[in-house]
Amino acid sequence: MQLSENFTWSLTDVLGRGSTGCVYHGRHRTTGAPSAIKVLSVDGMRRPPELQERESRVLAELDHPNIVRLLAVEEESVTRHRVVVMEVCSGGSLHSILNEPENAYGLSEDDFLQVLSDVVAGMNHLREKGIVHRDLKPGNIMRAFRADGKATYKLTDFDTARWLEDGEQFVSLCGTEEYLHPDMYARAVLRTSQPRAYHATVDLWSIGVTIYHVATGCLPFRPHAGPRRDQKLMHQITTRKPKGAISGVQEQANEKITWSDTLPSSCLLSECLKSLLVPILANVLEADPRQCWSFEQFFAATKDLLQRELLHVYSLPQHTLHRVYYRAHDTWAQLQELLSGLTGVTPDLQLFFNEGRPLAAAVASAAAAGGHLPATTPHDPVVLASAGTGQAQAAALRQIELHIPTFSRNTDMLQDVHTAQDAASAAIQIHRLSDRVVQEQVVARRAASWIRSEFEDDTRTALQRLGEVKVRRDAAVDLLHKTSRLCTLATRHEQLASAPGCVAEVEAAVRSACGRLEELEGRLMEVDASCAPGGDLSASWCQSVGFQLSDCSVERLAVLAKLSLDTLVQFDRDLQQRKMSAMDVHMHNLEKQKLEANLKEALALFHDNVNSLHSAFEQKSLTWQRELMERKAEVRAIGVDMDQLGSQLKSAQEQLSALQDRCFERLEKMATMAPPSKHLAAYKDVSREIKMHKQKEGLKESCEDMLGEQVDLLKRFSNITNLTLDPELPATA
Ligand SMILES: Nc1ncnc2c1ncn2[C@@H]1O[C@H](COP(=O)(O)OP(=O)(O)OP(=O)(O)O)[C@@H](O)[C@H]1O
Repeated sequence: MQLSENFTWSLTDVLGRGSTGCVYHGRHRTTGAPSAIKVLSVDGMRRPPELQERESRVLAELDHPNIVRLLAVEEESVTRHRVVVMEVCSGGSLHSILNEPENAYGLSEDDFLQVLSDVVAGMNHLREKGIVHRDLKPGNIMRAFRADGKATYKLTDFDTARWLEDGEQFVSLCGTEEYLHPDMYARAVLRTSQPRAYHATVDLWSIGVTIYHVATGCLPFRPHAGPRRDQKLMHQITTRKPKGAISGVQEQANEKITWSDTLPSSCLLSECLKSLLVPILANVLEADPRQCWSFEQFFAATKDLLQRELLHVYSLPQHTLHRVYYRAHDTWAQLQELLSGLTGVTPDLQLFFNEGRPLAAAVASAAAAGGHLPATTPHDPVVLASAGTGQAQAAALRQIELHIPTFSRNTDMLQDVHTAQDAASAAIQIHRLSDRVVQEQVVARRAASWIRSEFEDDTRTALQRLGEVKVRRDAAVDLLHKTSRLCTLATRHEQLASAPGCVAEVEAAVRSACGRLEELEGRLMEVDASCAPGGDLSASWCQSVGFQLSDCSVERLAVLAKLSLDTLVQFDRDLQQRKMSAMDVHMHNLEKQKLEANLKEALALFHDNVNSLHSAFEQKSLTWQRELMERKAEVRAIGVDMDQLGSQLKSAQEQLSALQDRCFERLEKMATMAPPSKHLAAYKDVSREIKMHKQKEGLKESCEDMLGEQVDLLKRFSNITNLTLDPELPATA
């Protein structure tokens, strides 16, 4: 047991080793509180005292949740060597986290954002204190756990940190070569002769490489032989990088470098986050200090990214779940543009659904302005459908970019550990992708039922409208019939010179409207039938196509991933063993064959089952969506036609009413003329009926004003205008 004034630690309880010392897990002697005790190695102690003390001097200046806290600087009781006591970060370094097989393709989006946010906050604090770290890398970012169990990342290892005034430069060389700014790399690694001064922004290069590494699980600049084996090429890659490129990889020995200005498809980050991250990376991975962003620009861009609101949106045409990061003050139109870029569905065609109901644009826009769109999760996203009826977009088949290891027949323990690591990473990634595909299909099924029920609502509304127009049609036909009788009656009076008007024209219009309405009704009934169970547009296919509950491929993939991890653990153990018996080696080789077989099975399951089932689902879904949207457009068009017919019929009714009025005027005139005594009683009747009709018309008009287009009332009303005139009334006086 080692002791200092207040702390105690065991030399066997190592948290980590570095080039200058070893860090042990310690405890406070009276409270028992855990701590990390950094004890300098012999090499560390050979450094000038000023350098040895630098870390604790820098740490003493800093006080931030994302920077490892200095607890004390004490002396070891026997050797009197200085020890630096810090808060302990029990979650290991980011370097060790990235080495875990599940993180071989980078961290998950939530973890990545946590790292980014914490590292940026820590760097910001350093900047405020005028400190440049000079050795930023995943190995110097530690994970601690808060009381609520959440991870916090903290910057550590301030051995090489120093104070730097704004604009000041330094000449000393420090840092870790893969993360080193190209200028420092040239001098520190390639030992180029001309001395140079460096600006504090070299930290930005290192943080750019670190962010890329955390996002993808690999370094951005990679000669085929590896960064440490081909240092000349490594330097060429970083200095010859085209503007905007964020990675340069030599895929094959002696071959050209493949530049990329995007993050690889294998990385676990969403497309939206990638699109926000790429410009940041492109601007900090810039060797020329005149082109590189300043700290302020970096902090502004990362702040903008980290402060965004998150909306989970499931794009049904793409069968993809998107994480959409929007600014709280973005307008709905801006959000729609953002979604258009991500999904290819232009704003005019975007249809949104939330919790089974259409997300009315007005509600959405009001909510977006206030920054409070509905709360969403990956399991409960807002659904985006496309109203487009054109050729559906190509199915977004899962691209699977994996590093599949080659299994050698030789027994090389170290090589086998690497192979097992790659195999386990690939198996985990296959399972993760498959699981995501299955989860997304669950959302797709739900989304399909939502858009179908909205379509049913549209159809129901159209049927209701049809009913209303039919009532109007019946009223118009009835009115036509009566008006035509009335006209016949009124024109029989020879003493009256002119006819009251021509009913034939209106009759033609009413008849044509009736024909058209019949046709629309037929079409609407056809659409309605297609929604019924068994119809073209029923969503029953959703349950029969794609994954079924009984399908256990994903569960099997989880088992295969777990078995691959077990093999890796076993191979790690084998590697630790100094000497293995022939039987041990035999078992090791059997395990390797099993690992190879497991990976083969996982790949076959993914391609032949998961992907093919999902492709079938996507294809069917795309065709169904297109048909549904075509029918939806048809229902909309029928609705417009019905509105037109409604107005046509209304205007016919008005014309007929006017005609009736004129007829009655004539009849009234006729009634005031001296009638022959034998028909006097009949004339009186006509006269009375005319009065009654006029009263009824007046009443009808005021009710129409009051009730507007209430067609059913109109119909009732038209019934009471049933004027009973004697058709046999004499034509002459
Ligand atoms: N506060 C801490 N809590 C837990 N582990 C720690 C802590 N600080 C350091 N470590 C572990 O100890 C290792 C070495 O620490 P540190 O990086 O400070 O040493 P170093 O000699 O300066 O390393 P380098 O070679 O990177 O310069 C770290 O990689 C980490 O795994």
